[in-house]
Amino acid sequence: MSAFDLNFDEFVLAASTDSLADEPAAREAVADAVEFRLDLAADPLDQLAGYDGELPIIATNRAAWEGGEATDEAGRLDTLATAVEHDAVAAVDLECRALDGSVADADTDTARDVRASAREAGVTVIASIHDFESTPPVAELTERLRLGSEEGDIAKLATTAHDRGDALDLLTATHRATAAGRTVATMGMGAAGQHTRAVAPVYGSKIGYAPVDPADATAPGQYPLATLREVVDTLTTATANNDV
Ligand SMILES: O=C1C[C@@](O)(C(=O)O)C[C@@H](O)[C@@H]1O
Repeated sequence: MSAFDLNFDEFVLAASTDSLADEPAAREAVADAVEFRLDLAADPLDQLAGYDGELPIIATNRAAWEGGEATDEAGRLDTLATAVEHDAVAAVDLECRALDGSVADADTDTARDVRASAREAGVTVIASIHDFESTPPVAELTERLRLGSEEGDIAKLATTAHDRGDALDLLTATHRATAAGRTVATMGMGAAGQHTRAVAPVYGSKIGYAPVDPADATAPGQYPLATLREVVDTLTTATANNDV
């Protein structure tokens, strides 16, 4: 067992950042992990090589075709392959559509190789799914979480919520997937989805993302790190105490 292990049976609060120099501030705001956005970072592999922080790292190198900044598909996967060798990297984010081959811009064989290397190194694989337009109906959300669970150890689903009905649908899908024994992480993007970031953990969502500095949010509607920590801890403890 490494000092950098993450236990996704419990909720993990990740501080999203493009700079590992943010680690002390993330730790102070009581994050459990740093989500290092390699696609947004300057010299990401040098930063990783020089990392002397205490928090485990979730390595994300988001493809441009999935809303990120990484435009060179082969290069971004190579970088991820190097990242998963690093001791501090406890989890790697791979787009579900890269793994299942459903998008032409992805290099599916290489993405699967990265997944295999990650597993060999004991690194958890997060299969992520983003919808920057909408929140589909519950049945579709549930199906996406099922597919994500087939591709990764954790299925992560971020959708854009336009109203409270969308938020409720996302929470319902989270509840159903968790009840079916899947490990999932869900969050609604945008103003109407914001509260799901606080509430989804009550329904089983295992990862929350928040910026160290609110000015550097990596998605619309993220709460500041310390706020999300406090709200999630309060809500999940209250629910557990009421034994529901
Ligand atoms: O996929 C996700 C979730 C996210 O998009 C969010 O909505 O908080 C933030 C990203 O940094 C992360 O990689």
